[in-house]
Amino acid sequence: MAKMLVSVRNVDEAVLALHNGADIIDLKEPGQGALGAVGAEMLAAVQAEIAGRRPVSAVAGDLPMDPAVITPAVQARAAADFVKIGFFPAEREAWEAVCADLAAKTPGIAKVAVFFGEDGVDPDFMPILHQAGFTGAMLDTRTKDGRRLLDHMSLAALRHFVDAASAAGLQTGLAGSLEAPDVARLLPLAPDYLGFRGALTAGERAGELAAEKVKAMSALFKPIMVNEASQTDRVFIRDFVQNMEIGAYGFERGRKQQVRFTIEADVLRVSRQPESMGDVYSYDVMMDAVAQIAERGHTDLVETLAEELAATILADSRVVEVTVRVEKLDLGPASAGIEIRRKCERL
Ligand SMILES: O=C[C@H](O)COP(=O)(O)O
Repeated sequence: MAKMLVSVRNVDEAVLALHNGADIIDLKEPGQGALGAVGAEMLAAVQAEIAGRRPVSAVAGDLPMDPAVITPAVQARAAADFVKIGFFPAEREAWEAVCADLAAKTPGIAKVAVFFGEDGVDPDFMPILHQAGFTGAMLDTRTKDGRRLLDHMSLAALRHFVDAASAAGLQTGLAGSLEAPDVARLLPLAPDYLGFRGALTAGERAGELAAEKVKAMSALFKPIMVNEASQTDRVFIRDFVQNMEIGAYGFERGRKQQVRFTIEADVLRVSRQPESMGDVYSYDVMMDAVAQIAERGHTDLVETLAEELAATILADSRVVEVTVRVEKLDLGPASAGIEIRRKCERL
């Protein structure tokens, strides 16, 4: 189960985060950029107060990719359970020099590399991080201009990052102006944690952390309790048209054609007074499933797409039955396709 990382700027916020569901306390100064650092004294004070009840991370700062700058900043934060180091735009050689220096001079400090959605991330760099002694890699945003991580990178690209980092033996995290509806979309990628700041404050990202917002976000990470005898509601997306590579004929290869998707899911009702994202099944998850299938490349059969989509939707324990219709629109005088209905096997 993914954990919730909450960025805090001082002892009071650390305590608030602890008592309202944070799994990881992440120390930074949000008024000083994406990875604005706080001093070693504040880190010591937060560690003393949290007293091992949660891991405490600290950021090294918004720093140039220079080992002579980054290594001392990491060493100064050795009291953290892990130190987050931003990999800001630079030549690959500079990144590798930072890794080599940290490997040589900070062997006892757990380190997490932070990449940024604005720049994308090279999954081939993950094994290099692991060799250099990093324990984790995460994606965040660096501009904090209101755009969310998913505005910069597709779910398929995020999945690729999570899979590559996990395969390299790294813990994975995703962050970047995430909001409550993002949680249901990102949890299926199986990151080790999701990180938040802006969505948990009363106003601006640099404003004060709000207890009720931390608590509400943390509720989205808990398994949803539904009574299997409860009634179902129908959640749907209709007529979602995607350009994609599809078809078993030779002439259908190497080109895209329009495919129309309709998905209707019967979902066990969590509440008759839905108030938060935790009370609902998100139709975003359906649209994401279609978009990811379209992005991965050629598929011969609409039947394959329909079965895969049905299985993806039924993977959520609240879904008891799903109907998936897949139609090719560019074949000629008619649309052609398939509609399947699948039930959850545990019922
Ligand atoms: O490490 C996580 C970040 O502090 C997330 O901040 P944000 O949600 O404001 O982008």
